[in-house]
Amino acid sequence: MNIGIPKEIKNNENRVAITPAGVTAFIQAGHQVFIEQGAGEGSGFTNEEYVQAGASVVSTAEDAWNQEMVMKVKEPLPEEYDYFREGLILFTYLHLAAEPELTKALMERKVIGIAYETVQLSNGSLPLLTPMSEVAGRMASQIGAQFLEKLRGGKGILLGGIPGVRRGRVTVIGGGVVGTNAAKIAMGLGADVTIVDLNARRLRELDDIFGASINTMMSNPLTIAELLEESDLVIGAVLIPGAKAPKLVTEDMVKQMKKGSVIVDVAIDQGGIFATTDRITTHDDPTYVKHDVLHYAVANMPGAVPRTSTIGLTNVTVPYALQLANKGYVQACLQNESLCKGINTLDGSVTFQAVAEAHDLPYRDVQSFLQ
Ligand SMILES: NC(=O)C1=CN([C@@H]2O[C@H](COP(=O)(O)OP(=O)(O)OC[C@H]3O[C@@H](n4cnc5c(N)ncnc54)[C@H](O)[C@@H]3O)[C@@H](O)[C@H]2O)C=CC1
Ligand SMILES: CC(=O)C(=O)O
Repeated sequence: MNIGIPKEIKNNENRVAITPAGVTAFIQAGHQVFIEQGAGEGSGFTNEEYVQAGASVVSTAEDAWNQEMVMKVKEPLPEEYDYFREGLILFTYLHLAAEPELTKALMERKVIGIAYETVQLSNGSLPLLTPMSEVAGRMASQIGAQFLEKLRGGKGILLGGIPGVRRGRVTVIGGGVVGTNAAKIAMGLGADVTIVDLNARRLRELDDIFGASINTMMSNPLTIAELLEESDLVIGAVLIPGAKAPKLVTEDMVKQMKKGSVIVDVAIDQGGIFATTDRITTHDDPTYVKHDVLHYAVANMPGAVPRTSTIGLTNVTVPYALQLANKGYVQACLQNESLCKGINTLDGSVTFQAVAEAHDLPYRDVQSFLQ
């Protein structure tokens, strides 16, 4: 199969969908890789390294998009929709529940849209989301700590405090991969950390992992409102796989937060969990202030640490992409139920229920196409 790798065009998105090591794996399996020139630069991989690994470096995005399967990192932007065509296999993050226009474009052009974030193992985990959630979770606390500094617009709190001065308070809403990693770093900085989750079993696991170093609370509106009033930094880390994020924090709750507090809504890629994170920000201009609270809502946080993120991402995506290339998407998905769950659009239909519900579109079971 011919695989195309376009350069990412989202603001400050420096990741790339393949490393030279990944290219070698495809070449050894008898495939060809066409990578847009400069696509790896932001992650520290040169055109020469890709050529040495066996890839062909192509000069335009169109040449990369013109292949049978396109691997990307971020969801395509409107200027990329013109490359869509019937039968194209697109393997990337899609976040369609928060992307009505992209959903429509994939349906209209009958693209086989396979979303990294909905590939799901039988234990419910999301293997192609996990490494980026690890990155974004760790970054969320670092970023929150920075924006709490007075010069960055925050209330002037050092998260770890000092002897004789109270530590900063961090509330993490959602105790999955992002939440756990955010808590680890916040705890390491010396903050007073509370994780809120709806799943009692997950709260027990977190208690086993962190012991008395953190607090765990069951998620409900009253608890969230009480915690927010006292929090310096609040991190949004909830996910219902494939679905639009639930708005768990109301505008009134944000109004009760103290001036200069910071919100980092990592779940913004699925629409965000704060009523006040009604827009996505970029690495160039990452924050805005609403009700005197700083909001950070960047949907491609790992793009800021591209070397770590590209290697972490491709470690997990390439084995699945190889299955698609070796067997074709029909056989690969019939033989691998986890991969099958990644198919969000096929032959003009939405084949992921939560995406269909988010946009009030008809849903078709993917199996009805494959068998
Ligand atoms: N902005 C960015 O650059 C990035 C964003 N993300 C996003 O971060 C979000 C979280 O991802 P993960 O941690 O990997 O998901 P996860 O599935 O590991 O964790 C989600 C957690 O939310 C909990 N949850 C569900 N409903 C809840 C509720 N009502 N109250 C409290 N907790 C609730 C679940 O029990 C689960 O523990 C996703 O939207 C993901 O796409 C991930 C990486 C990068
Ligand atoms: C998960 C995601 O959207 C990202 O890593 O950018």
